[in-house]
Amino acid sequence: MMNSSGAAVVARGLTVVRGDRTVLSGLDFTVWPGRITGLLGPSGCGKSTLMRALVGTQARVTGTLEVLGRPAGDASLRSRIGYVTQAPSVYDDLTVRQNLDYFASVLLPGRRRAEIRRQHITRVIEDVDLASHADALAGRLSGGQRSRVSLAVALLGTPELLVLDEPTVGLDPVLRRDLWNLFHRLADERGTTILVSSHVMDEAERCHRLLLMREGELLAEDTPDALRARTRSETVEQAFLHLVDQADAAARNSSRDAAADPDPFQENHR
Ligand SMILES: Nc1ncnc2c1ncn2[C@@H]1O[C@H](COP(=O)(O)OP(=O)(O)OP(=O)(O)O)[C@@H](O)[C@H]1O
Repeated sequence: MMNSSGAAVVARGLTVVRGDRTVLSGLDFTVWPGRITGLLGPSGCGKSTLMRALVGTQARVTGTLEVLGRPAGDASLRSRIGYVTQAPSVYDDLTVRQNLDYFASVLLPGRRRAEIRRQHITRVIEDVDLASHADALAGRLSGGQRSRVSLAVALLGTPELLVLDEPTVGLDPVLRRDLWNLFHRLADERGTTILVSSHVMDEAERCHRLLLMREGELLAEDTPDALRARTRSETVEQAFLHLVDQADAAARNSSRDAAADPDPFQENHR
């Protein structure tokens, strides 16, 4: 079930305060179903905070945030969203298969569903290409392998929306390519909506759509092609830098205008 406009996620005026700082300020954006949307921006710009708001784990969220036709955080969304954080959430003292078995029995409890659980586990192990490590202890895996176990856990429930926080950090180029191929297969063949964050701009080129962020604000929302064309850039990285310069120049101009045009009310009372 989507929003009445057909969107998977709609944000209007999305604002988040953490501690004494506003880390997301008034974001408006849309995520379209069955597409891969890249959330790109430098470290600390608010990507994880946006994802946490979307999956309903972030406090002090204001504005409108609708996910799969429901308000973000609604209990009915829990089984429909797969969320992979930056820190792999796996039990080190269990094997890959035992980890998946444990999470599958939480999602699909009951002895009668043992066969369905087994099928789902086999599917996700193949999805993330860990068949040869299925019986290895998670604690003995490399960082990249552990994060793929986390991804496999998120895929167990065949989620409609997959929210992935920097899933390719620390992976070698071959694994990165394989993971991006998997994301495209999930979107193309299963219609999964994917929101994936990264601060590596070359990954932007692999997304259908992009949300470019900087310091808690949205610089642009578009396809990679449209962004390159609009900024006359060859790469999304150059387009991003162009948009940053443009935003800085606009901010300088508005502060210069404000200095040249003092508040008339203040003037009258001097
Ligand atoms: N608990 C907190 N209290 C106050 N500020 C916080 C808290 N957690 C994060 N922040 C700030 O919120 C901002 C956004 O952080 P967030 O983790 O969302 O950024 P990010 O873009 O995901 O960064 P990275 O790419 O490094 O993961 C940062 O400036 C961070 O310092």
